[in-house]
Amino acid sequence: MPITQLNVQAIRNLSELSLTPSSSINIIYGANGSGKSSLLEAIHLLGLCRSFRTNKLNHLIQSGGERCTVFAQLDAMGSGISQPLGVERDLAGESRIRFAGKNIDLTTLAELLPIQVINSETFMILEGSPGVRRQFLDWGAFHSNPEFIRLWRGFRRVLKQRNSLLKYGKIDQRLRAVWDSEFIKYAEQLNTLREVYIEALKPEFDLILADLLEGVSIELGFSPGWDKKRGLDQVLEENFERDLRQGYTGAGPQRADLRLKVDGHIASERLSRGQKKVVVSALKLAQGVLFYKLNSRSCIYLIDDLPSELDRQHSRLFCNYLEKTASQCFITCVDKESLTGLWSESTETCFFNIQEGALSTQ
Ligand SMILES: Nc1ncnc2c1ncn2[C@@H]1O[C@H](COP(=O)(O)OP(=O)(O)OP(=O)(O)O)[C@@H](O)[C@H]1O
Repeated sequence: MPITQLNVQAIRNLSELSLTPSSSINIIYGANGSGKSSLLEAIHLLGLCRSFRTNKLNHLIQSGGERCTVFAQLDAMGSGISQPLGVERDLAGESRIRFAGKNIDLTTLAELLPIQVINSETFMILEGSPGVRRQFLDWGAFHSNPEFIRLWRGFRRVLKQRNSLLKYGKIDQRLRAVWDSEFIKYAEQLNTLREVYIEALKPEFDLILADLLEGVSIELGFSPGWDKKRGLDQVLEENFERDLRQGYTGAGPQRADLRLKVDGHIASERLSRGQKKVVVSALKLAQGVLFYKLNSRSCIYLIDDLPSELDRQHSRLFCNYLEKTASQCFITCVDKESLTGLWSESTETCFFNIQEGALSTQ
């Protein structure tokens, strides 16, 4: 699924940049502050129309500018035919996404260009709130079953409606029965897709982790967001008075979470920083491998500063797995040498040097 040509305009310190990447490994190297992460931000904007670092997208627009644009030629289905994809964002908050001459929405964009990010924020899968882990889980469920987005949207709509009735206390028996039955219908179907995805992900994760982290075994568990021993109808019934007091629904898929444990202990409290990096990287790699198996196409990896916190041996293993995902990868580092000699000879590897926001030609 490679980007065959990339043009970036007015993103952070990148005024105008154009590159022809390799379909596999692209290493972006340069000094601190040269613009390496900005290039990854540009590709992230292209695939998701948002930043991976900030909720305020205007920070991406170059100071003094009105808009930023990323334009690519994309061989979306790996057919050998590239089509144009462009994303533009202006200071007023307006976005425009066009693919093959037509405006497209965010869901179509996400399907076209599945992006995986590994950066310092990825630690949040272990250390952050359940919302971060749900996002990780739902990336996989979204890309593994076309029904997921319909169920997710349906569920969000019903949850919003139920919560607003709870908040204003306007919920008579008949109305409550209607919304609860809709809530349960969507919740159970959504939960099934998440469970199916996690079950498929586990063996991939176990395999990668066994290689990357010898002697440490991680148990990956899934909690649906309510006590499955009782039916969701019973849980909603028993929680109703509390939900009414709080003004929102306390149990359901909106509370789902992943549990990562080492010898029965919460992984984030047990592992060293380096081990955590390996574990979150293994989770992200497992998603890429599974994506490839399920869809017969690969995703794009954006990896910000790979060598930090990984020793040479772990970096080598990590790179071997990246090769197995058959993905197009954009990887940043400060020293070119730190990512040289880690790839198999058959892998096409391109190096790009960024200096002060421009590609160096030397
Ligand atoms: N909106 C903006 N307009 C112009 N320049 C910006 C904007 N936002 C950030 N910058 C600058 O862009 C430069 C490049 O930042 P970037 O994060 O891409 O660097 P980097 O090469 O990844 O550095 P490091 O190795 O330190 O992570 C920085 O000097 C930053 O201050």
